[in-house]
Amino acid sequence: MNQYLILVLALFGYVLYKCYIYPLYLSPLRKIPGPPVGNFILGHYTTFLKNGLGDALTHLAKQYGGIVRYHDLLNKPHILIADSKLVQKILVNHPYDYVRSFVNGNVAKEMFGEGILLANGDSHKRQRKMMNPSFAFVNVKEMVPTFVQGGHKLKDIWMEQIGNKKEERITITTLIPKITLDIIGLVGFNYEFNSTTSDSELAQAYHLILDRSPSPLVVALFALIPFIMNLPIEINNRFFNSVKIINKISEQLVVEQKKSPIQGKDLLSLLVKSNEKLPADEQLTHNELVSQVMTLLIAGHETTSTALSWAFYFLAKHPDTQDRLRKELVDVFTDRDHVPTFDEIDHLKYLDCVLKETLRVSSPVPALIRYNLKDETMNGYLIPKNTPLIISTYAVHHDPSIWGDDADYFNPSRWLDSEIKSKVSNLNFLPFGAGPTNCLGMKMAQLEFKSILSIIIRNFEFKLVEGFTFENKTLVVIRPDPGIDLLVSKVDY
Ligand code: HEM
Repeated sequence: MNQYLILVLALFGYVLYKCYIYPLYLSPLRKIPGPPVGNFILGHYTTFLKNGLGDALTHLAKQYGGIVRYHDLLNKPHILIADSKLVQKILVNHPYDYVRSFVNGNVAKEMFGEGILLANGDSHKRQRKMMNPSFAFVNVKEMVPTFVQGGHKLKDIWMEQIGNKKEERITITTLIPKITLDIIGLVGFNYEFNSTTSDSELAQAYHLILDRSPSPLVVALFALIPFIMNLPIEINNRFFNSVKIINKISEQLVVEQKKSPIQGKDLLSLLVKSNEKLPADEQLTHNELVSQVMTLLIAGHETTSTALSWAFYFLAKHPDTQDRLRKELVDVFTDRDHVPTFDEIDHLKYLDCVLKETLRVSSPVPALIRYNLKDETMNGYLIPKNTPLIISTYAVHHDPSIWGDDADYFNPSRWLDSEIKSKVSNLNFLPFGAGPTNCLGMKMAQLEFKSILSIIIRNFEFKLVEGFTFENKTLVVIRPDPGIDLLVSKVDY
């Protein structure tokens, strides 16, 4: 037989075995409940593309329970976890038995390098122990004036945009990410992005990275065939050039901090200075410090701006809720240019409910990906080592057994309900993850969100634009695509 034919047949046999025979007839994972076989090539991926990752995972959990098997590209079995006990086991009790992963590990490696987001085991423990104090509440409280300044900047620009008109249609998702980028620049590295006026070199490079592939399918293809990343094509060249620029600037920032005799209040300065005081074996290496710049930039910017955008959208959709929040704010922020303090923001109860409900209904990070380091049993099912485990925070947040029959609806008042309060724990409300790998910037994100939202809702009223629609696009965070347009008018009292 022609040797090429043998080669083609062998390849076909291998693909048939990997994509069909093994996952569907031999893998122990096939015993776990899940949907019937999907597309031969795309598995159930088409559903994720159509419905968005969060909703698709929630639908599966509602149909099949807290542990569900589904098939990703080329029918690779993935396990969806939406059971609080399993969440506890993976994230809290045995976090270092599971390796953290991202949809595209190679892209993540280029971006986060040796930073904490990709660290595992002892390296993660060391980095976390070293970084924790810099994110302490006393330091985060000092950032409030910068958050408030960002809120007022957004207010002033929208005021000017509306001018004397009764209302203006504004794409709110254009400016919010710029404001949060400016904020993380200042509180993170004492770096002026000034992105509402002109893009700095770092801002341009950063945008090129984030916008490198708006299509989740392209991201998945890159993940499936890592070799594509080595091809000298436009999308790759732009990506690598941007990473190079960011690394160069990150390096400069770290070197400047190391040379500086004074301790600044920004996170990088706190990290560099406290690092110097530690014994050598507890310190972050130079490369780890440099990688934290990009890590904090990405972890701290996209997530917060997306959460804020969703909050404005939900409040526009629910005018009564918006009025109730504004009433709470006007009582404290008596004039339009009021500069709120930490204590004032911290005491606003309904604002806190709106924050929590936004993060519950539209959890910016809808799923956390882990791989188990050893074979194990979960809820009676054998899970061979190296199985992709998709912990869906989104599905847990929409579970009617915890949140009631209106789990899918935005209702901040539920957070005042004592029955709900008694059911909620860090295992079923996990927008910031849980356990030792949970979000380092949680307090910071909460305060930033509250500072900006409170200033803006005090000063503007938001309404939906009739007929305007958008889709939920998930790369790491759930982004509204192409953005959110709202009708915005000034509050004249
Ligand atoms: C609403 C805003 C935010 C959300 C929803 C969010 C969510 C998360 C989640 C879910 C994780 C855990 C990932 C995992 O376990 O795999 C995480 C980790 C992390 N986040 Fe955030 N985050 C937000 C804002 C921020 C901010 C403002 C910063 C800091 C500037 C930040 C820095 C980090 C870091 C450094 C980690 C890694 C922690 C570790 O590995 O120990 N995040 N975040």
